[in-house]
Amino acid sequence: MNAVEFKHISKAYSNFSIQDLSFAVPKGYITGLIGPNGAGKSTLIKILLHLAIPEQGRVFIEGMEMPIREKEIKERIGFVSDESHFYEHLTVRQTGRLLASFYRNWNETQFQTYLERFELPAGKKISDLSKGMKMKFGLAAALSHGAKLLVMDEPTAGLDPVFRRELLDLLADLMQDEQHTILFSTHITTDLDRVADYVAFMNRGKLVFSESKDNIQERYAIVKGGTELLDADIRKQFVSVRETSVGFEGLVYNRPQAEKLFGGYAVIEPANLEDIMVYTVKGGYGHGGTA
Ligand SMILES: Nc1ncnc2c1ncn2[C@@H]1O[C@H](COP(=O)(O)OP(=O)(O)OP(=O)(O)O)[C@@H](O)[C@H]1O
Repeated sequence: MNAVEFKHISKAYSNFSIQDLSFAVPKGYITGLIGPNGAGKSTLIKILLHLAIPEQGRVFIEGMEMPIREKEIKERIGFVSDESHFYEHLTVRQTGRLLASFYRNWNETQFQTYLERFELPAGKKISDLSKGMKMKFGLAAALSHGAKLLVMDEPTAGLDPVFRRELLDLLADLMQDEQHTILFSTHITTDLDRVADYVAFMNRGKLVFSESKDNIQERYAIVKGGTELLDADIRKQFVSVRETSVGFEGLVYNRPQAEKLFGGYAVIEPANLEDIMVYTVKGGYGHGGTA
């Protein structure tokens, strides 16, 4: 079953558009949504939350269509970002009370435990929290109203490395019960190398791929060799390639084929998500491995 399904979504701004985008977020896993600045990640998340309205397409959350069953859906979603979507003039404690009246499944004990764990001062106003603290507060709130789907927009961007690591561990812990689903947008791809099960990659409003991290790692590779190997046919194998005076380094999207082609003449290494993102963006979207 899928936690989220985007079906044929189109949305246009004056200088940007998403056209006929479809993809699913599988239930019980962490899916990372990656892409460079301006790729459309936040727009897609806003569409999911019905904060932006697509011109076309439908969004389903656990089989329920948004916004037809918005109230029910919002009980199950926790949205976490470093931009506060709470009332700035209220304190942490007051916001907790407000949320308790709003959500049917609010768990006050759990909320207090998270405030303590994240060192969030109950008497502090939301406006006086740092970006990282706002993110932690959003997470505490989401986890205290029993959200099964956590939607996180750049959650690690404003965090120090210690809490960033702690957050990733916490997310990995949450996944143990197989009840939670996390959709996590970021351009810090190393975080996803650690925790993601699936990765969806957006570039210029298009979906480059959406698949399991294991598949991605099997499919892509970095190839390094001498420039004499690079003829026009060979170049077609690459998503993009960088040449220096001594050789080349490029990303291929069909590792088994590259292994056959280059044999022992080139070095073939695993590609991480950052390599995949950087080479794809540099090469322009649209290589043979696209979705
Ligand atoms: N409300 C809006 N009106 C007009 N253009 C918008 C609006 N929201 C987003 N855009 C444009 O849509 C494009 C995609 O923006 P979006 O914030 O979705 O990208 P992103 O992948 O989340 O990028 P980043 O990593 O920088 O946050 C950008 O060119 C942005 O300027």
